[in-house]
Amino acid sequence: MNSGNQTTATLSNGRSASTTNLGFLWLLPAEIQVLELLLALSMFVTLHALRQSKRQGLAVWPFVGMLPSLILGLRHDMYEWITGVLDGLGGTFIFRGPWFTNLQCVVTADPRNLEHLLKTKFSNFPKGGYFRSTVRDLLGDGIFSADDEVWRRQRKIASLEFHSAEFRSMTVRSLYELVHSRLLPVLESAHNNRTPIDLQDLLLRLTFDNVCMIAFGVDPGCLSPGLPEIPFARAFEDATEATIIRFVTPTAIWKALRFLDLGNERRLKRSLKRVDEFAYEVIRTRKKELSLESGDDKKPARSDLLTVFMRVKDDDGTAFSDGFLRDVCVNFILAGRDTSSVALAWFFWLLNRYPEVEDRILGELRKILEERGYNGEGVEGEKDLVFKPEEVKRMEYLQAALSEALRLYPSVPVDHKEVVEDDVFPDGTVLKKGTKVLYAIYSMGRMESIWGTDCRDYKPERWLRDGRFMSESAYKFAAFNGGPRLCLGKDFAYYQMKFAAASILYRYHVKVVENHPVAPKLALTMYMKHGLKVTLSRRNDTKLLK
Ligand code: HEM
Repeated sequence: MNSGNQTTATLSNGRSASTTNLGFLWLLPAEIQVLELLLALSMFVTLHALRQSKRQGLAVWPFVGMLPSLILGLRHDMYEWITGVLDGLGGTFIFRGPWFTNLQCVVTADPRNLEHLLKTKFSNFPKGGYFRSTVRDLLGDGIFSADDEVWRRQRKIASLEFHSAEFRSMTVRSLYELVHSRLLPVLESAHNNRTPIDLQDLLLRLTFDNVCMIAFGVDPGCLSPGLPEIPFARAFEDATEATIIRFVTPTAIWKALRFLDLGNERRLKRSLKRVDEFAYEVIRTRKKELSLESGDDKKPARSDLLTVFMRVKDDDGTAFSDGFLRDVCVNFILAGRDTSSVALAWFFWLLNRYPEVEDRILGELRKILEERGYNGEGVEGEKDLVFKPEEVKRMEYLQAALSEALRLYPSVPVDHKEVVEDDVFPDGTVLKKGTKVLYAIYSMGRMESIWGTDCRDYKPERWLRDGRFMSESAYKFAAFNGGPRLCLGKDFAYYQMKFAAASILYRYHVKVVENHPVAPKLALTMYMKHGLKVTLSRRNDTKLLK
């Protein structure tokens, strides 16, 4: 039966199919005109989009802007996709999202722009209101989300603490405990049982326990025997993931879901409740402990951040509220929890691909240990060899190898700022008030214009001058951010990574399981999507002696 412009045919396989061939013959002249108009319009739109793509790097479609290209990029490796676009456009491009959304931003990988953004015009590029309102439920007024005076005050207090001798000895002590009493026994048991382990998971547990000791002065025990699931760690993980989902959800929608207590917002609310219960319990207990402390107490003074912030008083003698103390701790946990562990996971993966780098690290360890009387089988009188802080400091090649891993796989692959007043980047990009700026740290590590033609090679040597480690400009190597908001935990993170890496490499050769898929996960932190499955073989001591 014909219905208007359709004919029905029977296919040779007996099935019936609708066809539209010559269907336009049934159209009225007015309908043909509309069809012609639509055809012309779509040709115009396509040509316009293609012309724009020549000028702007990506096709710009009506209504949806560059979203189709973004979706295509998301289907493959998002970071490589951004790198390709930036490379083709000299280091900066403007992303135009769908109309009426907040997905418009400037993306840059140009070191001159980073210096302008992070240092020269620092006050014109805060984290901004959009970021703060999105993360507010999790981070409150903590250092990570705060700007201006609220940020400055926390930075000052925490900075004094991070550079104090007490803090250093606390971090050395806590890391020694975690590596020697927890991590190494787990590795030894995996070695004895010949079972593959997820090294990334173990390292994440290590740094979570470590940063909780620094922030709260409490050890949650994620790396305890049996690798238990710790409710606080689980709740923290869930709350972070649910907060990140807000960034890819239109603001009105997540706010509506929050109001209705549905979906992702329900999950966020529940996990936050558990995070808060834990935090407020620690705060209550610590307050009690401190109030019972007498001045002549022989116990060493606590130097965790919670205690330090509890002791601070305003000019009028007012202490910080419990809510603010909770924000301080949660922010430090977020800042220091996964960054070093994912960097270490990429580092161990790179060592598998570049065994000559592992050999050079072992050579460096051997040299350092020989000064302690290392004889090829160990150091006399030291059954469980522990690297001393001054030895860790002298591991210059290891520091270069870790920096090189961070250059190629920065723990924070993309970071962002917001423009307060109209401005212009040194490369000429015009920035309107309220624009969001993303700086693509991952892409910067892969720019020939910054690192030369061998930018994609893993070459720790590029960090050495006469055998000594030389750091790079923070605007070229932005893995730790730069300017006044330079990562506060940078020195500690290097110590932590060097101590853990040296302690493992001295004892084991870490081999990535064959065909284990390795790819970055799309998240605020550069996790390995499938973890890092490895097997361990005990180090043949002669290898260290080579
Ligand atoms: C390899 C390890 C690490 C890397 C690559 C790293 C990287 C970064 C980056 C990129 C930022 C800037 C984030 C932003 O403002 O959006 C940052 C900030 C920060 N980091 Fe780290 N981080 C590491 C380890 C740590 C550790 C272990 C701690 C603490 C124990 C820490 C504490 C902080 C703090 C407090 C800030 C905020 C500074 C401010 O806004 O003034 N980081 N870090």
